[in-house]
Amino acid sequence: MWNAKDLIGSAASPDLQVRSSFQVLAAPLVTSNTRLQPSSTWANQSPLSTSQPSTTAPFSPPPHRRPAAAALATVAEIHSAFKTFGLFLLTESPTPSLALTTELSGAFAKFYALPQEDKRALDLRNGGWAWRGYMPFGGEGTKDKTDLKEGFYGGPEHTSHELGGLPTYGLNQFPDAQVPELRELVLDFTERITELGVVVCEAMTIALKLERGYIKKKILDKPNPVQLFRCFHYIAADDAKGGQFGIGEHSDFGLLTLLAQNGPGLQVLSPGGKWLDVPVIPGSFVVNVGDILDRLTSGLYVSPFHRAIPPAPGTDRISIPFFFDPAWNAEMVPFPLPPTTKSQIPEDAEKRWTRTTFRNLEGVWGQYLGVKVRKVFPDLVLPEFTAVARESTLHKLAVPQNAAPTIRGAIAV
Ligand SMILES: O=C(O)CCC(=O)C(=O)O
Ligand SMILES: [Fe+2]
Repeated sequence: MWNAKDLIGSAASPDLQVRSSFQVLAAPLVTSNTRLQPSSTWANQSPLSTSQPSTTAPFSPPPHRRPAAAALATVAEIHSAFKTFGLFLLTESPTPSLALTTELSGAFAKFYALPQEDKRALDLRNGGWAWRGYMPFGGEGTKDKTDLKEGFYGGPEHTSHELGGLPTYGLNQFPDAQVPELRELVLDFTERITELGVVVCEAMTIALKLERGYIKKKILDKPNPVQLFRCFHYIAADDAKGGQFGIGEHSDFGLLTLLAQNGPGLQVLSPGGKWLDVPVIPGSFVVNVGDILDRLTSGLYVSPFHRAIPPAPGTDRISIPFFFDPAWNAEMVPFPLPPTTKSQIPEDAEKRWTRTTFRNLEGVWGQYLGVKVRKVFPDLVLPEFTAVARESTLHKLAVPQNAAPTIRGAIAV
């Protein structure tokens, strides 16, 4: 194990927003310790700044504008973790703070303890394509097996948004009467974890040697990343049944997943083919690559298979995965990796993709996400929609709508 000090630059520089130290625990999982000070919205920050000085001085930038060696070491560790396990554990992240995550998890424990009828009043079915609300036990499964979990789906409150009416954009269903604190906690957490997602993207931009700001500009900014908040509640398995999972083996669909958890259960398939327990460290976030990031990096970053085993008898578990996805209108074209990065891509990378729901890398992200949402809402008609993914087996809930939907907003094809 080693510790490095500050991730970036000196405190004297006002535009350096990330300071971090990084820790590598014993293989296989990389643990990093960041001290982040992101700006208040995801859109205007450039946290892992490699900015050049404003003058065109022919010599290297002044020290406070140069990424510190420790910063580059961190970036290299993230790069290496994503190329192998496709996953690392970020510890002591100040955003979202440990206090916020703990409060949120406590509020969800209250929510899940509510009578079934209170939870069912917030059923996902009522929320339409905003895809927000309560997902009851039995609502999801993996490969024909029902997952042992119930869940809450949410996201930023889109009271008015240019993509309003498109799937995943809309209003939440919160248990305001019974757990009034949950609303603010979810919304606050969603904002903070999005900031963390942006930080990881900035780190990846440097790691992949892409042009500065490339991922933010091409993938996140059209008009903003799709932000899918989830909280799952897992219960112990019924011994008699056997072979049950909290969530079965799968890879994630999107760009990055950032997950908090209050107990053991999550396992990742190692490059050597072994299921490994992902450690539970309070205040930490599991960060993993999703299928589309695997494709965008031409297979350099691995979207890992993972699963959650049910908690021990007499216990339960809460996890809070956040799916940080490309923007709805972001075009899915492979990152223009320079030769030194490209040369790191393993020859057999493409083999992984036959197991995902993707067919080709084409179109915009909304065309992939639309397929996923359409599985839940079979009557969904998306304008000029050409599906570019196969349907996944994950979603068991089908929510027929009565009337043919009208959707505002265009999908650029
Ligand atoms: O809850 C967990 O530990 C894993 C959740 C997960 O993998 C997912 O929702 O995709
Ligand atoms: Fe997952």
